[in-house]
Amino acid sequence: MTLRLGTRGSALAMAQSGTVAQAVRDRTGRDVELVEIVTTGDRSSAPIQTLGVGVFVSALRDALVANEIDFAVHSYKDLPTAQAKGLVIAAIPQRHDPRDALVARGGLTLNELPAGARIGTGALRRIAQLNALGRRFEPLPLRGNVDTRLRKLAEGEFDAIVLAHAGLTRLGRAGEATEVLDPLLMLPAPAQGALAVECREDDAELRELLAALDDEYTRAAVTAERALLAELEAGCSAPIAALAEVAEGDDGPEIYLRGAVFSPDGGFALRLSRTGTLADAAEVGRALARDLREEGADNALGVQHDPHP
Ligand SMILES: NCc1[nH]cc(CCC(=O)O)c1CC(=O)O
Repeated sequence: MTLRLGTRGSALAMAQSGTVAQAVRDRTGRDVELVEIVTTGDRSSAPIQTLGVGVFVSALRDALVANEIDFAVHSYKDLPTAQAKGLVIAAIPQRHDPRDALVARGGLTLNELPAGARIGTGALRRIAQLNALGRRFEPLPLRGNVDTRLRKLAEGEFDAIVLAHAGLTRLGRAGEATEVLDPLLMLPAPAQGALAVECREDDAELRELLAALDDEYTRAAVTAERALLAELEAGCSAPIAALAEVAEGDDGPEIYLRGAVFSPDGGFALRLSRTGTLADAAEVGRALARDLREEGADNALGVQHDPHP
């Protein structure tokens, strides 16, 4: 039977789903058809922070639960930290580049942009890190599909924009990046650049097919990054960044996790790291979140402390 792959209709989502569909065809010989699903996030152009969590995801999950599609591909970083009931992330394919990219008019790099440069980005995490550079850049709100963002840059609304390098690459527009940003300057969002392939928990046959697409190192890295996010996320949409990398250590592969929290104005920036084994990925993430909290992350995250506990 033909497998139904639910996808958003944006060019980025179609590219991501197309790649996964082809990988499933190649590995299993099964037919895969794309079924377009419109999400709340696609319908609205309001700032993401005002729309709530899961705006790009809920409609796809509803279609999975209702058996209208068999599996779905999400940008992992768009997923709420809570796993949906009755569904499972059956595969996390290999992630190629988690970093952010700068696209600037005139081919400029971050270092070459003048003070006051207007930099388009809607993400608090990126705004805070731009501010933390102390270069008096002017971050301005920017939303929309990757193509829309690039068009607004070309039209002169901004001097530069910041967006995920993976998104540019998947649209065949990586050549337009004028700099791929070093994570020391711009630590990416947890799970940025990774895909989540989701299906029904009780669909054992499909789970087994999809498991062939899973990449062990990417899964460990994403697990650590997302565990950090979940542990810190005390009901806030605060600027949290995390990046885990896997390197060969003396006793096998090791995970190196960096995490950071910022106040929106960039005045408070806290960056810490931890290492551990792949099997401990989730605990590495939680432990780093606790470290961040001990060093004052709550100051940035706006957590209310009860003065009379
Ligand atoms: N929030 C929107 C979104 N979700 C996933 C990506 C890019 C691809 C990815 O990170 O996997 C983007 C655009 C961006 O951040 O520039």
